[in-house]
Amino acid sequence: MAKEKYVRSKPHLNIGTIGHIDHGKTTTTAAITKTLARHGGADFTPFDMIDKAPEERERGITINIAHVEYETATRHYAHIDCPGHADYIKNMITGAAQMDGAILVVSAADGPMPQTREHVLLARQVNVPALVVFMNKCDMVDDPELLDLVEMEIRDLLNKYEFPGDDIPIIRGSGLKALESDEDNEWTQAIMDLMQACDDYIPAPEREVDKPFLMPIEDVFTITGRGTVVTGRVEKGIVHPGDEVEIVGIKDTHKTVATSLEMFRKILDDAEAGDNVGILLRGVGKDDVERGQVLAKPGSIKPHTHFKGEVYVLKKEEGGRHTPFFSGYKPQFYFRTTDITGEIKLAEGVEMVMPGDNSTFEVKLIAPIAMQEGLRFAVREGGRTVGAGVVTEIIA
Ligand SMILES: Nc1nc2c(ncn2[C@@H]2O[C@H](COP(=O)(O)OP(=O)(O)OP(=O)(O)O)[C@@H](O)[C@H]2O)c(=O)[nH]1
Ligand SMILES: [Mg+2]
Repeated sequence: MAKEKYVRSKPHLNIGTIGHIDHGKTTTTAAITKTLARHGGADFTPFDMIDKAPEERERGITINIAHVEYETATRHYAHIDCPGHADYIKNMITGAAQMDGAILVVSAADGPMPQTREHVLLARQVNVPALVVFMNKCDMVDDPELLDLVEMEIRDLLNKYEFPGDDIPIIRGSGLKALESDEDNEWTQAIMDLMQACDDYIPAPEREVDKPFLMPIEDVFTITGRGTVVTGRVEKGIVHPGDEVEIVGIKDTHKTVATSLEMFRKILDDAEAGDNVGILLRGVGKDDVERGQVLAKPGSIKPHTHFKGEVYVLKKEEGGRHTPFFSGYKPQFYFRTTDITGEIKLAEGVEMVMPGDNSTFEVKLIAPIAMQEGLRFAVREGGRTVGAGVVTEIIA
């Protein structure tokens, strides 16, 4: 059967829910889809279809990032529900790196907690352009003064990490109450207000459609009888069916053709910066391509192993290291969608880097990554994020 075409009628934004474990990100996500379903712009996605892995259902926590989509009157949103648990921060970084804006969910009953802080810091580091706050679980707090106090704490935290804490909209509500509602009421109104705040406050991103096409590869699938499909979010440029593309990074650069493009199971005439798409590649086997590589316009980006980076090293309280590190330290570097081991060489005269420091140093990766100046990365060790940085100079 012929597939339906995706109609590009409204600006498309990637947003998502971030914040501390159990503060209600998944509940709020489900409540948004349920509320907007009544207002014409979504299919209701129940809670257990977002946290759908058996381990997630058993433990009652989010592990994998989940995508849902919905529309307001003016925009089309793809929404990523991030995990709050500290062990899954890597999944949170992958999610946040794709966001044009994020909804920070903070439980009014608890106030900002360690992963609230860590997620705000990471949102800053991976350049999430704008945050909107949903103060959740207001059904549990009767004292309005307490709500004001929590709101002040949130604004302080935002300011501390260089978000405009005094201007950011903070919407008070309850994801759970809205999710339990089948008709409009004060709780569903709070969800509508939250979406209005997203529409008004999260700027429509400047789409880098005029730049050469680039898409970080997130996943690889085989479709029997058709071939290999790679998925990801187009970071820059436009690709059309039939365009030549290169697979760059990790392995030798490999030229192929983007045979067809899909978004949300609909065929696209083109895919442009900001779109989450699947691309069918000509004559490429499932093992020829992997997560961590990029798909790019031929010749537009090169793989590199040696660079200089500016790095913020997380403090102990931010989940970082407890001790300094020295030249020769070999953590993992998380670029776009994957970890690569690299060795650090500190700048001349710098003996060590302490948790909480900003530092510029050289890195030599064990495998090449498609790279240009300005590319962001996380520094990781034993599955934990210990730093966040940006490539400032390519050496080789
Ligand atoms: N009373 C009340 N409970 C809520 C509200 N929102 C969520 N909860 C409850 O809080 C618990 C955690 O909710 P989740 O939505 O799973 O929280 P989360 O932030 O997605 O958690 P992780 O993804 O594991 O970080 C669940 O038991 C929810 O029912 C709310 O507005 N009010
Ligand atoms: Mg969750």
